Amino acid sequence: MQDASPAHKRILLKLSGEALMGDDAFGINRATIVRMVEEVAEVVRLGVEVAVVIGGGNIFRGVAGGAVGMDRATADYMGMLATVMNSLALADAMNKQGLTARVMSAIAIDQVVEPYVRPKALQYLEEGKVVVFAAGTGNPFFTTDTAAALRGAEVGAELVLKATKVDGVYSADPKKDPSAQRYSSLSFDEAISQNLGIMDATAFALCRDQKLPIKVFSIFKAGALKRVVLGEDEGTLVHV
Ligand SMILES: Nc1ncnc2c1ncn2[C@@H]1O[C@H](COP(=O)(O)OP(=O)(O)OP(=O)(O)O)[C@@H](O)[C@H]1O
Ligand SMILES: O=c1ccn([C@@H]2O[C@H](COP(=O)(O)O)[C@@H](O)[C@H]2O)c(=O)[nH]1
Repeated sequence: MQDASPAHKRILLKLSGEALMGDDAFGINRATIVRMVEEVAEVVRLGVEVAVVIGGGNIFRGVAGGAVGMDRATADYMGMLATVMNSLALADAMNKQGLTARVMSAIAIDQVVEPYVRPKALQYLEEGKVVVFAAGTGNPFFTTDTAAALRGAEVGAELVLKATKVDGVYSADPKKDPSAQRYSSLSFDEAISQNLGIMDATAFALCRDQKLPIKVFSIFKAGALKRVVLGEDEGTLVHV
């Protein structure tokens, strides 16, 4: 039997930083990052061009407890640096697994990673390299979900895949409201007007304006990423 073919040529994968902790209380769990990379490698082998944005919630968030009393912009820069650490760990794990990964940072740390230059990122993607976009948008007061929407639009991704701790978008946060119902699909306007906290409104609005659909699915479900890439019924589609 012939292998199924991917439904998308180029994707932007947003990986949850918080999920990187696995069962640990903080930081990067080795087995978890290796498993995530195995899933990514499967879709790269299908011939899909993969750009990645990873969050920083396993280390630091500008709006979290550790930042109480701090200047917000300073705390946000710390959060962006946390995403650089995750990006380096992710690219390292990818390279060990036989992929070729490049990290590009939205803030200048030239001794550590190369800066984000759009034409270079496009070249890497065309060459089949995985590009990991670090440091979010490079601006405080934003999130890596917005960075995923932004970079996804910039590199011409056909879909933003939000791989997170829940298996889709619910009518309310399923971790707080057990009666919440999962949507198989919903529009950007519905997600924004109902203030659904799975992603911030800036990310939803940018994707809506650029007509860039989002799939939300569980990072913990084995094979879910490949199923999404193959266009199978998995997670929640947010569309125009
Ligand atoms: N309507 C909703 N549907 C689904 N999940 C929701 C909803 N509202 C809030 N959530 C919560 O949003 C969380 C995912 O978003 P969040 O941005 O916190 O995580 P992430 O993107 O996975 O992590 P990170 O910021 O570290 O990358 C889920 O774990 C879920 O508890
Ligand atoms: O464009 C951005 C992206 C991120 N930040 C800061 O980083 C942390 C971690 O990102 P998450 O999306 O929450 O995982 C975030 O809380 C912000 O403090 C940013 O300032 N700008």
